[in-house]
Amino acid sequence: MAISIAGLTLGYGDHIVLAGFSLEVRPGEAVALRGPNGAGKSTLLRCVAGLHAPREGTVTVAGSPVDERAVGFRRAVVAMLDDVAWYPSLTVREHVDLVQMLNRPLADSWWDPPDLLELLALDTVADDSPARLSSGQRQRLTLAMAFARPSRVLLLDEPERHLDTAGRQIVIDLLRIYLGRNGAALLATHDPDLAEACRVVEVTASKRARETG
Ligand SMILES: Nc1ncnc2c1ncn2[C@@H]1O[C@H](COP(=O)(O)OP(=O)(O)OP(=O)(O)O)[C@@H](O)[C@H]1O
Repeated sequence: MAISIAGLTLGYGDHIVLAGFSLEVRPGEAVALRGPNGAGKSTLLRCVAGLHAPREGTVTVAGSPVDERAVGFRRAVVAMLDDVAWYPSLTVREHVDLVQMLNRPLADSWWDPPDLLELLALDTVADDSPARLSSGQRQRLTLAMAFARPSRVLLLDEPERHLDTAGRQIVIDLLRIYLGRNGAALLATHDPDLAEACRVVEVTASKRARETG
């Protein structure tokens, strides 16, 4: 199993956000967490990424307990959760190149940075600084960096943020290719088309989760 979550309870202070949540995600599968604002989707993703400690329950990712400090965990998992910090002296192209340089060796079939830049329509701004990009272009760059890194598990929090219709379709296309490479994805989304490309799990404000198929 790529992700196994069993009996998970999450909260902040005396506020319990999720209680007794369980979920399994297989390699080659994408699960979309869907639910209203404040239901706990981001908190759940942060927990699976090792950034939020559970009150109760277990989470294993790629066969090992979640440990953000472990090299094996960081190599297996790519998390696109919060806003990314940019290197002011590097161009768009250099950001994507850097991600790949730091994550060698790469499988032959993995994306090349120029292909990713073209797919995400960033080739025309490849020599610009991220500071000069629009918010949608910056989101595309964040996606390029997430997919440039070889991984077995992808965690995405609202990857559709700031994207136009074409950009949202590109997320679906990239995700399909990633699943075809036996990657697994867990994502939070408010985009119906993206959710349709995934198995949907409802995260309800009543603090219980229910699978809808
Ligand atoms: N750092 C924090 N400290 C305290 N409470 C928090 C914190 N982050 C989130 N919460 C609370 O936890 C609950 C779940 O928030 P979370 O961000 O996980 O929801 P979400 O489902 O991702 O919402 P959205 O669809 O708006 O992104 C909310 O009630 C929120 O107020």
